Amino acid sequence: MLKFAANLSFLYNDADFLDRFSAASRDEFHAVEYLFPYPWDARDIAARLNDNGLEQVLFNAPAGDWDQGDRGIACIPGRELEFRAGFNKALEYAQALDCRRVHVMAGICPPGIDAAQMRATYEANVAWAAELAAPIGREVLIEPINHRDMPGYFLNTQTQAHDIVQTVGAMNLKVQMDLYHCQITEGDLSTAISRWIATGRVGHFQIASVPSRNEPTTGEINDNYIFDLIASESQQHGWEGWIGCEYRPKLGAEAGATSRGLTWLRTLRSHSTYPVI
Ligand SMILES: O=C(O)C(=O)[C@@H](O)CO
Ligand SMILES: [Mg+2]
Repeated sequence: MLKFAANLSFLYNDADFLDRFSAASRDEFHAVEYLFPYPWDARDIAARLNDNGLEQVLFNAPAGDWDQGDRGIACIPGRELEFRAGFNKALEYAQALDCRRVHVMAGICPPGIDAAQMRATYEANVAWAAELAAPIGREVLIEPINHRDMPGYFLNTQTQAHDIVQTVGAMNLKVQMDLYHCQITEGDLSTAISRWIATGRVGHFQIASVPSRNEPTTGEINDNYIFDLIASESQQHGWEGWIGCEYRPKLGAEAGATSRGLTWLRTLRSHSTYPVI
């Protein structure tokens, strides 16, 4: 079985954020994810989820000052208190939205700080976060991101992420495997999917075409082959997570662009030999 979630930071950009929930539901999505819920009251988001029969499956913890160039702060020495305050806020939203997964962004390497110090800071922060999240049934996710989109981002490869997950050793710390970033940085997607899903430490997938980050099946990846592979590997390893549709519709913010671009999903739903929601 494959379960797709609509990423409301990327999709339905022709609508206001709170109106994207009903748009996703009309396209028969059962779940949503997005980057940051914090500009909105959690009760208003919860109402939209509830009204539209949607599950919230993922969002990001506060990532520092985005406009000033922060892309997370978990690896940055000296910002631990800010990291903790942000993660506490994320957990409040996770509880209110009944969301199991919170993505913690690592951050951009600041000049003059050595890699070992950043790694130690990152591991200490995610270990602290995972310990806080465990008793309330939440998972902490970390995501390798490619350097073309985020130059200098601390976490780049699946191996690095899984190594950190192993070192920290918390059962609720997992990797968010974004196949768009993975293809750009590492390639060899099929081997990577089979290798990492078998570890039981992939918490979530995300997809987009490469190189343009548009709808699946519009770029260099053979997405239908990849979907079949994820379906068979998940069945074999008992993986039950979601696949986030984190792409920019090719038609941009023009009215109805997201829905019209969902041909790939409608075709998959009607033609696959396994259930797709
Ligand atoms: O950019 C991505 O890829 C993400 O998944 C975001 O959560 C991080 O910006
Ligand atoms: Mg992603």
